[in-house]
Amino acid sequence: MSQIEFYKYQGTGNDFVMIDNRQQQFPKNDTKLIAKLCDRKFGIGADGLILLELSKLHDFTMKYYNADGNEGSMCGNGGRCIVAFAKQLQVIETDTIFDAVDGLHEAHIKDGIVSLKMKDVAEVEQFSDYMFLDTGSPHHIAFVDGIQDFDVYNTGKSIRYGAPYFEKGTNVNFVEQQNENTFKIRTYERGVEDETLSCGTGATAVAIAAYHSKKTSKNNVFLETLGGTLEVSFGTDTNSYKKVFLKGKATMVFKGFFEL
Ligand SMILES: N[C@H](CCC[C@H](N)C(=O)O)C(=O)O
Repeated sequence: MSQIEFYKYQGTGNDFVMIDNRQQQFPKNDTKLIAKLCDRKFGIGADGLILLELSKLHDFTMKYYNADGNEGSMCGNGGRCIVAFAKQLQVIETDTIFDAVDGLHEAHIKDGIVSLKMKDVAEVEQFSDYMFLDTGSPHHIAFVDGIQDFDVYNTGKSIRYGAPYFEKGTNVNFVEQQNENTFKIRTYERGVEDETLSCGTGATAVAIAAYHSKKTSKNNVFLETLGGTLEVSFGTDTNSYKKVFLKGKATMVFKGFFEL
């Protein structure tokens, strides 16, 4: 038996088990173990598990697994949390460039607030009743009325498994505009298969979708999630969205050990 040290982090209530895996001691192909560690009754409890690993060219590599134990696409809140974790481990100071599943990310951390550069977005699909774009993870976006009482779980789940996504799935965001550049957002997350308190790539997608569909003319947008507020800013000088930044608090909650 060996003991593995973990940290628990949260970013606007999207919570993660975080492990320093620079020595490659964690059995990352063990899907069942990852799912169990993320289980809220039989494990530590989290929306996902993140490994900090060595990178040949950059400060570190982020490996992200959804709560179901499978490797996920990019996680924006997890990306913000791993920057805070890397600072705590003294892998970085205030500025970093790291590798993730969707490419390189730059980030800056100050007073527990992380600003994370997201990948460029070249394509935003606009349909009559929804929008779709990829900000590192796929996002379906629907603007709704009365978001507080909206059935995010059941509606989100049927969209996630329905056409045109089917097995591969998508994350599903429901959005209601509050004022010129503030939007309330609730997200059903693929891989967690439930509503989470916040989704960083989802917040990023909603900000760009709102601008793209002319619901706002501002290129800095505030997203009110169930777990707190995120800010997204982006450049708007071409058809694609570049210099996209996701900003918000990332916090360590506790530290512990589990037995392998
Ligand atoms: N919570 C994450 C999204 C994870 C994406 C995952 N649910 C997937 O589609 O693989 C975020 O903050 O961006």
